[in-house]
Amino acid sequence: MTLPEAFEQEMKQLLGEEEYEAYRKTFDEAVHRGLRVNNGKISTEEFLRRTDIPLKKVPWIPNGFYYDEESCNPAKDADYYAGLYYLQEPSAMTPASRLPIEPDDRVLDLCAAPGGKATELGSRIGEGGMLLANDISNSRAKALLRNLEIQGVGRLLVTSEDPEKLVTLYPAFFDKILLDAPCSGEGMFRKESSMLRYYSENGPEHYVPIQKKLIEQAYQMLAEGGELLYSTCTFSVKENEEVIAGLLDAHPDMEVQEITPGYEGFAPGVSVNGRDLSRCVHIFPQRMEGEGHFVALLKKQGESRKRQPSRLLETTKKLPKEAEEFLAGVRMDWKNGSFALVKDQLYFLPEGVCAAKGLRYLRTGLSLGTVKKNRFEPSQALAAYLKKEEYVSCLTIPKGDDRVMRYLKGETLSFSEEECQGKKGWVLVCLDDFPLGWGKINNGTLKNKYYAGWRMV
Ligand SMILES: C[S@@+](CC[C@H](N)C(=O)[O-])C[C@H]1O[C@@H](n2cnc3c(N)ncnc32)[C@H](O)[C@@H]1O
Repeated sequence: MTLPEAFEQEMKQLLGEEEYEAYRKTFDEAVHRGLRVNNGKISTEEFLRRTDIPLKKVPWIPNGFYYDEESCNPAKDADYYAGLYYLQEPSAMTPASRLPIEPDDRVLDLCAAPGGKATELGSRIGEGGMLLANDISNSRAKALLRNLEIQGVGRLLVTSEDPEKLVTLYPAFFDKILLDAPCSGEGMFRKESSMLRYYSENGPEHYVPIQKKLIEQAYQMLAEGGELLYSTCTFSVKENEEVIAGLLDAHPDMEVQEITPGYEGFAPGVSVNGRDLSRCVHIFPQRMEGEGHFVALLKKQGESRKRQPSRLLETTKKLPKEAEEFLAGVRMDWKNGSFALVKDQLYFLPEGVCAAKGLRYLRTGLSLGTVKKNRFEPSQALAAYLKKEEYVSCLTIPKGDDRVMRYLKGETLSFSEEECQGKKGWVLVCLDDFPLGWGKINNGTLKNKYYAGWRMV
């Protein structure tokens, strides 16, 4: 593979001739495919006990594993549909894993689509916290939403906004921000050679002004005492250390933090204009088994204090009567939050999820379902969010039973009397202990309500 000359020159300068040769040799090796266990739904240990996918540990990511794409296809495994894991290139697991999250943190993922990092952040949002996942591209934000909902993230807002708008509504608001910036993608060259074509059109020079603007916007939204993690999947010093140095020059109240826990393969960032940036981390494929990333963690000085957006979305404590009966069967504390009805879509905003008024939302909280004339249809997102014991009526299909795949394909299924135990009406269909979606059971026949847009093809 021929690499762009300017890129080669910059890499030789960054690595030295000898290490550059080692980097170049990695193009003859297989790319690294990764799977990250969703600890929001299952512990890593329990997942390892139930899966038959051959896995090897990613040494610097507690819930990260390599798989061999020649011997298995994890995207076709029912556990994937149950949201038990996310498929992600191993070095891309690093940013979210190194952003520390406290139980009531308000977390922003500013450039979040398709959600590789947001899904991990979402799995760690505690009671009292919230995740706002944004992407400027509406089509990409839809993929982001789907991934977050499959993984069962509920304390959630999803927007598709220009960050400028978010800055006006959420100044100094977030305790933690992930800025996984758009970049020239040099770390993707091994994995996707098509990146080389984009690179020749839009190299580092194209991205630097965008990154500088985004990091300034992220700074404006970061609360005092808050932490900002900047990452890219590129090696360029211009797009990485120089962006960080620019932020530090403009804002003396920001300081670079150590990335913890460290890892022997992490390469320290280089100095820029005499500024030591060795706490930043480069991931290079010749040093560790990952495609390539850059990570910098920054902290804003000052005492943390919680602010409210000046205008909040209107919500109500009162449920539409059509939804009352169904939601009475859901074991959730509905008093600890409020409801938003957007057209016919009903959402639950748990206490602590602050939805500012005036944004282009794809989700305002946990989607509960559709309020129809005299009836209520629960959402797929609610099924994915719930734990099995949180709904009164469940039908369990064990892993390996052919009805699992048939359910995921949208087929009508039959269940024995013993399996049904007199159940009638709405049931939460579970793969062992893990909800997959809804169905309506009557006389042993399950009308499949698995969301058509998520079906297995
Ligand atoms: C590197 S990708 C993000 C990948 C994502 N964090 C993940 O882990 O799946 C960068 C994203 O930034 C978005 N983007 C580009 N310019 C943006 C802007 N000005 N504001 C917000 N998002 C932007 C792109 O649409 C793209 O989805």
